[in-house]
Amino acid sequence: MIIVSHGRPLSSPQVEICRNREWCLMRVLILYFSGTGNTDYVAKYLQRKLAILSVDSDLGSIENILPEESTEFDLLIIGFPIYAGAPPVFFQQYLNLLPNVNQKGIFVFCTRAMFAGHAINDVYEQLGRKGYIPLDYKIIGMPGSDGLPFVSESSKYVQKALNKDYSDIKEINEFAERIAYVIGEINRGKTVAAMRRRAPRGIPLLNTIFQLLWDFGYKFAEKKIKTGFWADEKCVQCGLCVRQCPSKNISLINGSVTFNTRCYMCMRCINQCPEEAIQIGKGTVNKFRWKGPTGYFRPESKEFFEKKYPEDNRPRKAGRV
Ligand SMILES: Cc1cc2nc3c(=O)[nH]c(=O)nc-3n(C[C@H](O)[C@H](O)[C@H](O)COP(=O)(O)O)c2cc1C
Repeated sequence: MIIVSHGRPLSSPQVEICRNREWCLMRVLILYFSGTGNTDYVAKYLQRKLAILSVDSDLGSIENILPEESTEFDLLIIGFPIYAGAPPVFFQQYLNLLPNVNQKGIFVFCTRAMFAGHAINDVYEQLGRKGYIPLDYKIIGMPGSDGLPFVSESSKYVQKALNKDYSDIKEINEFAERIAYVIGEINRGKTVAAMRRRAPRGIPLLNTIFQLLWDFGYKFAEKKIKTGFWADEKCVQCGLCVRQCPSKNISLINGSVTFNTRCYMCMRCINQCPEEAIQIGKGTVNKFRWKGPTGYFRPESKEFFEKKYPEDNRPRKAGRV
């Protein structure tokens, strides 16, 4: 395997070897967070598409990969869901913990329901300050994890989410092709800096007005959601929500599920509960639960990362500074 180290082009003999082979490899990491399965689906789809294009990659959630572990890779592909027109705060905090680098390439993607605001630019700027070079991005439309548990299964909104064809997503195919092309160019001798691609800012004033209105709406919703969780009588205390909560916000105390004040609002617990016992206020009772595009999203379990990191609880660091 040929490693292109930190974006430095290969030496001429190496380039020759590459020309004679179909492809040469950089160590690529797809690093993402997914609350309810959309971003997880996109990340895995992207990985499969890249593999078809001869780009091998590793894939991991920020819940399992320590920020400093990213230094083992030559190129990062970062993915996150949009919360309130922005990258989730805990995701931004995680990005802040990534070590500084010298001109390492990053691709960025996000999944959103309607409005992604300045999220891509924000991540570009944040990582640009750490020495990363933005190479390209993609915004991918997906069902809204914030709205789905509040509507009934028969609603148009849910039916649209259930009947969408997730097997062939044009935006991800294009993104994979672009990533493969850029890696090919770097392998052929271009510098990472030469492949930089900026994200358009849109119409700044319109975006800002929209973002202000959006923020206002979300401030209201945030309070309702964060303080609204409870488990109804269907709860069998299986503890799945406790194990899967990325912010360790849920505990089982004296046989009853208790929600603390550290909620990330990722909506994982309410959608994953096998008994559909978790509610937000009364608005989610007998309503739909979303398990991602495959219908069986399960984030990697605590057992998985305890096996991976037996000596300590390092993954718990993800998202909390
Ligand atoms: C708290 C919260 C806020 C959200 N805010 C937005 C938003 O501002 N704009 C948008 O288009 N989608 C928004 N969404 C929808 C998600 O971005 C979208 O469904 C995403 O694909 C979820 O990804 P996941 O399943 O990987 O968590 C929000 C979802 C949540 C849970």
